[in-house]
Amino acid sequence: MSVPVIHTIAELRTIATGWRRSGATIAVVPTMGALHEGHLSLVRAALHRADRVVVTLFVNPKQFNSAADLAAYPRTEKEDAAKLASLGAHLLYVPGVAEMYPAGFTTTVSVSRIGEGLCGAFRPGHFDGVATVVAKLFLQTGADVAIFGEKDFQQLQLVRRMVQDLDIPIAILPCGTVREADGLALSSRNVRLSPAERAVAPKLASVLQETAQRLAKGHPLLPTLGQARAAILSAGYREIEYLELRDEADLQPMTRLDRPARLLAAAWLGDTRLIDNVRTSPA
Ligand SMILES: Nc1ncnc2c1ncn2[C@@H]1O[C@H](COP(=O)(O)OP(=O)(O)OP(=O)(O)O)[C@@H](O)[C@H]1O
Ligand SMILES: CC(C)(CO)[C@@H](O)C(=O)[O-]
Ligand code: BAL
Repeated sequence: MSVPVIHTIAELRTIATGWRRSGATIAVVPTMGALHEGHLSLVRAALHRADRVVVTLFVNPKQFNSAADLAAYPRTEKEDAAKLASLGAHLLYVPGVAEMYPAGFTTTVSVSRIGEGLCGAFRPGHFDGVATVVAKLFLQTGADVAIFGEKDFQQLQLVRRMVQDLDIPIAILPCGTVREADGLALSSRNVRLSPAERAVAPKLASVLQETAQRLAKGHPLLPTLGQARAAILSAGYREIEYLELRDEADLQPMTRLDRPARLLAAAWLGDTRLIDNVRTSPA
């Protein structure tokens, strides 16, 4: 079995319209390719939730704030298509940059507040790029449901806000973070880690998990976050961009754990930037 691969909005519309006329529901799984088990878990959830599943593969230049990061982004379309075919996905949509952003394109979708701190503070323009392309993918596919991973938690909440604010008729289905056996969150960028860095990498997840448990037991926020930072750095991470406790729903900063929250972090291991987050709430 193979999965049909299409490159244009016109082809996508023709196929999606046919599905809709036959009464089928449609799910979309937006990705930037280099598919791993995390992505595949989203596709499986999509197959459970809808009759037809479109996976999109677009390495979106508007969300990269570093040219080097964009150039180094892994591209494995053939392998991606084979993985999707084996799962039974119905369509792989791979638009080119000129299809998504033709000459004269000037519109930006910008979600304030939720997109401003955390990754938004360290990757200027990133979430405008994400919101703009995700809005386009929703409108192009006309999907009933879209699946997003909790690994990119700020992105998930930003997309939910955008859909609500713009009255886009699509349900957003979150999926839990898929991890390696040692706890490292699967990410396309993990392939950039050297063997020595790969050995250190799971420390970010284990410290987040331990810190979430300590906060839930009532340990004070600031000293506990200070200890977590020290543990991540002493394990071998080079720099911590942020390590913060945020309200789970609106991602606003918290000074103590008095409601459901997320502990979120971004840190550099050598030249690779990793993100992760865990849920926590008062005991
Ligand atoms: N480990 C994971 N578990 C669950 N979902 C994931 C995981 N990794 C990525 N996803 C989800 O897959 C979708 C596409 O993400 P993307 O293509 O950026 O993959 P990625 O592995 O996060 O790559 P990156 O290196 O850019 O972080 C997003 O909804 C993202 O949250
Ligand atoms: C949602 C997304 C596909 C938009 O380009 C991207 O940010 C990603 O892969 O998480
Ligand atoms: N996983 C979010 C996409 C990005 O890092 O640009």
